[in-house]
Amino acid sequence: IRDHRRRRGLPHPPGPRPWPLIGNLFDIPKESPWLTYAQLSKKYGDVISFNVFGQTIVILGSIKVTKDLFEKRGDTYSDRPVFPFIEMMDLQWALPMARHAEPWRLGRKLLERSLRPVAAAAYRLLQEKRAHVLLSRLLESPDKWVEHIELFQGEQLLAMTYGYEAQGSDDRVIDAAKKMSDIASTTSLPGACLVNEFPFLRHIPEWLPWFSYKPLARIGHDLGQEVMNDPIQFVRESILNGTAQPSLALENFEAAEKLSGVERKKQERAIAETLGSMYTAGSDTSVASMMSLFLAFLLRPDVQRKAQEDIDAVTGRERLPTFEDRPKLPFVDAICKEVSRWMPVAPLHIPHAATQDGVYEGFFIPKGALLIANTWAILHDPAVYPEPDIFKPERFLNPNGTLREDPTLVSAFGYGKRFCPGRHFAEATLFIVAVSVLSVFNLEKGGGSENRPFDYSYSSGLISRPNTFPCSFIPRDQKAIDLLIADSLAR
Ligand code: HEM
Repeated sequence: IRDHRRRRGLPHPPGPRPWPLIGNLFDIPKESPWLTYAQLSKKYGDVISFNVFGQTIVILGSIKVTKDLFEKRGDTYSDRPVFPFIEMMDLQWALPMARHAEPWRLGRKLLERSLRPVAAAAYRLLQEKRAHVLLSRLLESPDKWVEHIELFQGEQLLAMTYGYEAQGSDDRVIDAAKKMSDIASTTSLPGACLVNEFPFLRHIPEWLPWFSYKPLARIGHDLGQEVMNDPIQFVRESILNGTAQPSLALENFEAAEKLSGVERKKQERAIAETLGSMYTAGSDTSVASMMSLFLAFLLRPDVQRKAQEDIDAVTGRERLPTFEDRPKLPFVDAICKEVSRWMPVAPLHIPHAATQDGVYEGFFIPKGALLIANTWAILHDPAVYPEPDIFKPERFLNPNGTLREDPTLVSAFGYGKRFCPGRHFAEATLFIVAVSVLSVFNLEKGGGSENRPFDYSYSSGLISRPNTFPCSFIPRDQKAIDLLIADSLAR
């Protein structure tokens, strides 16, 4: 009755009929939910809703609706839901999970300032160097290509964030951050973790190990503290020793020195928490996009060849490519854009939450509702992107070969006030990896799959990445190897 009064007779957005008590529990798919939501949007419209044990979940299926709600009504729809499991791990300090409140605002401001295009450009040299090291590792042990790109991304993030030189794949900080990200990513979508639907499960004691979430939450909590505190401690010590390298941490600590008392303490806390989120936010996402890039090269060898021709024309095969070549390589940039569209890394972004009751196009959206844009469906709308399942970089080129800006594509990086602050860094990463790898290697279907139909599939967490597929990195010729050796000797 209370719900009916609040709604003033207005209906919730349409959707599958709920069961008593459990609501739409069984309508929330675990595997590739974006595909099911896209089907349901065709039936019910661009705004649909589910109810699971009284929790309203609203799915947005068009760019117009995301603009109306996340941009025009950003004050109401920029919060994050409280996931009981994330609370149990005490991970709300991480920026992507943080509520729409003061600590988030401080951290957001800090990151936007540090990662704006002109500031992020200071880290281009570091990205180039790391990409060239990646090439040497691919040459040495091509079978470990997934490990290599994970390490590449972890190393460059930690170097940019803290000036920290990771010690290979066994590095303690990388290991802790990776484990923490895995736990957070696999437990943060509706239906992914029972304790989120049944918060009372958080109270089940530990002596019921099969049912208790406490041991896993404690592991997540400890990993989170390690990820936040250890690298910051490293920076503080290196500032004292005079060995601190340029980094986001150094730059922000220096700026905080101008503050005093409580303000300075608050800012230093924001630095630790915000930078502690960088690995979680920036690692799996970029690794997933690099894996999709390589997958696309296997599926479209002609795209690979054309990009190589362009790169060779710019470098004359006398050197490895750099960021300075970027304006002359629009086709490679178009490939990177198509990767973001074709298989968006976060097909359902990170859910936003409503901070107050609202009405949209005659439908009632209650305070506390989860709002999820179906980014995958938006970027696979055949009216905007004909033959959306086919990888076609040409769609991002103008007839004269220049790059075509596409206002819809930015949804691959989220919406409104929660839009990804790492977008420019992420795009630069994908570009430098694409040009570096193609200048030295041909990518071919590996593992005996050369003459068989090539099957691939994607994982279903908050971050969706290709399940590992066989990919061979074959040096293009002796000249490519010589270039790489010359580069590593010069390093
Ligand atoms: C291909 C790579 C990446 C993709 C596709 C991506 C995409 C996204 C998406 C979809 C969101 C959620 C936006 C929303 O809720 O509306 C997000 C948030 C975020 N991203 Fe990225 N991201 C990438 C790389 C990065 C990198 C490299 C960094 C850091 C250097 C980063 C930092 C963040 C942060 C801190 C947030 C949380 C923002 C907030 O809640 O206010 N991301 N990203």
